[in-house]
Amino acid sequence: MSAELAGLYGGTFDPIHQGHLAPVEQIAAQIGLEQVVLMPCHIPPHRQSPAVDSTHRLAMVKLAAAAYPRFRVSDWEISRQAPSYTVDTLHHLCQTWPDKHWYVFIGMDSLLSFHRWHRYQDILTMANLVVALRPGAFIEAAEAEITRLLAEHQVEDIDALKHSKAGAIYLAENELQDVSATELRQQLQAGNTSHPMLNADVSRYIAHNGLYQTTPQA
Ligand SMILES: Nc1ncnc2c1ncn2[C@@H]1O[C@H](COP(=O)(O)OP(=O)(O)OP(=O)(O)O)[C@@H](O)[C@H]1O
Ligand SMILES: O=C(O)c1ccc[n+]([C@@H]2O[C@H](COP(=O)([O-])O)[C@@H](O)[C@H]2O)c1
Repeated sequence: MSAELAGLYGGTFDPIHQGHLAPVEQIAAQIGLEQVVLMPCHIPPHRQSPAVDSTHRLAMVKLAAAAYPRFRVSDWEISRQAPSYTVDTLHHLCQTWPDKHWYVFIGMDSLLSFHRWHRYQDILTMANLVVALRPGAFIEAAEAEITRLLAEHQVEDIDALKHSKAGAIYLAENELQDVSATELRQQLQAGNTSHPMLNADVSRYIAHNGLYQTTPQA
């Protein structure tokens, strides 16, 4: 029997939007992943604290994920009082489900700083890395460490990716989604409670709880 293929997709998700979900759903379907675990982080390692607390961000991720049968939501990072290092989360998932092959999803902007992630080399011993295209983030801007990493680990197509249990990096060619949570926070703060890139239930949740009404963080 072939191993189950599963995705891990972490984010601050402050709030979750279509630019998070649409590319990963498209790529996960192409690879044939049975499920993708959405993991809202508690304490983001390399950025300011989120504008909205973990409980609200988790609730919004659950509402948005409900439209996608492939997506599951985990509160594992949120339930820990520690910085949300992906290497720790992945280690936990690999221990809990040793028979699954894991694919970690990130956007192109995250790849450009991946060499600064905590023990990033260890992530590649446990999982493949799948990178979604994102407007405004270009592989040509990669620093030498990322270029070297790609020279060693990049695979050109999904067949090669699926032959690897871990250690492959795949640059996907998903449809572009031009949106960021920063832009949405600014729109929400300006009083625009609905946005085409926000799930309608998430918009209602934001309005009902009066979220993002204070000055947005950059
Ligand atoms: N529009 C998008 N297209 C592709 N990937 C995206 C997009 N938006 C976010 N991502 C990816 O989703 C992951 C989580 O991102 P995050 O929650 O920080 O969203 P964000 O929109 O970048 O937020 P912020 O504007 O607050 O920085 C990251 O790997 C990021 O690269
Ligand atoms: O492990 C790390 O060092 C690390 C550094 C930066 C980001 N991450 C993870 O990448 C995901 C996206 O992060 P962010 O800051 O773009 O929302 C989120 O799950 C973070 O926990 C992880």
